[in-house]
Amino acid sequence: MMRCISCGAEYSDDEIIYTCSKCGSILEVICQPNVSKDVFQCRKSTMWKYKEFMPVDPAGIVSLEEGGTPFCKCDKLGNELGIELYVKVEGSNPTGSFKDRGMSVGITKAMELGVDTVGCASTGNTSASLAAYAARAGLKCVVLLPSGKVALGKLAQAMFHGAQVLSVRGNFDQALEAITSLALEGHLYLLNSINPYRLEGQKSIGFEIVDDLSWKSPDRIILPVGNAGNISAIWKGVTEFHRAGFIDDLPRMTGIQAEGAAPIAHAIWEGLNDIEPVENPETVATAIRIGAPVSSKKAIRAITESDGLAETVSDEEILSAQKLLARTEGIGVEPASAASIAGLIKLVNSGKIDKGEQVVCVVTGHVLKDPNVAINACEEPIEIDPNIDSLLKAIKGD
Ligand SMILES: Cc1ncc(COP(=O)(O)O)c(C=O)c1O
Ligand SMILES: N[C@@H](CCOP(=O)(O)O)C(=O)O
Repeated sequence: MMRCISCGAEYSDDEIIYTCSKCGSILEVICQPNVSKDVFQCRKSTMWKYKEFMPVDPAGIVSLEEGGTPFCKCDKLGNELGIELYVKVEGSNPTGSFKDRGMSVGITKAMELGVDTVGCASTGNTSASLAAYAARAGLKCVVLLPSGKVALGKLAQAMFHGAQVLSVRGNFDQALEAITSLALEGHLYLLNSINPYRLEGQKSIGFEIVDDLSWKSPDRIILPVGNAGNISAIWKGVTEFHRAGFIDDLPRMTGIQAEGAAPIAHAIWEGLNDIEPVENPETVATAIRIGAPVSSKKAIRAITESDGLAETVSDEEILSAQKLLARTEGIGVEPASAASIAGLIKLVNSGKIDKGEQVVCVVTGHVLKDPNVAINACEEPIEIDPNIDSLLKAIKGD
């Protein structure tokens, strides 16, 4: 069953509906099975380990074995900041971002509903993931991308997996509005995160974090926020496990936005229940270049209910955190993902995060998603002749 998060109106699982037909607000899937956590033992480490909590028939799942991503303790960075730091590496998913978790459930639901075409608007990762999962399921896929603002790796993936890629003269928010109208007319099944089934897959990040910590909640989970689905999904995941009695405490949800695209951070700072959209969002972290996040209400609720925080970071802080994580801990992430590390550093330095806290930063996408940013951040390779003199001269720097 789906339920409106504002007026509580209920909708059946076989309806194709994205927002409440009574009040226009967004929907969530209700899913609270009565199982013991012992059932998860000895299962393969993918997100389907928690299949009882997924609102689709496990017999028909469309999967590329998403989830079960690395959970790296980062002592060098953690000690420097005076905290216990773990990084959840979502770039290790099949197409290199957390979206795969959502798409596995979303495409499985599409198959259950019997649709033949799926679609999305995307800043890149959603399209890469949808294209791959649609290919696996044999569905037609249409993706709308903001022209000139999608990182090369993501564009290559969407095209290579065979989606119909349309380049929109406009930003992500405008592209999403356009494809939503098409979906509402029944031309395709929309698989952006306004579709509540997408978030059911992504909530497994929350499941894995507490499982990784031997059934304990960390003090805090920090992640980048764009369209705001992921922070809402992770909060849904940890609260479901809390309600099931699997964990005693809940984490403080902490969302980080880029300075030029930060409607949720501003709403939190001003104590509002919803956002004032940003007309022309801008940031080097193109994945979170979003001015009107569709899940803003859920995200604000997650941050306030959990006594969490919102913070903004500049493009300079994002790029410097991206390099720091790559060079101190060996974890390569795309710029948007580094916003969580940049935000962590800013919040520790301003005293808003206490020394000694146990913090999990979710890094959402792989460094190779945006090769141009990575290459531009480095010196060009030195060209040498293939002999030892030339080699020695180069490595000794004379
Ligand atoms: C790499 C990456 N990080 C973070 C985000 C933000 O996630 P959300 O839109 O769920 O807030 C996105 C996409 O939105 C993304 O592609
Ligand atoms: N960063 C996202 C933006 C769309 O988010 P979604 O979660 O609503 O699909 C992307 O990769 O396109």
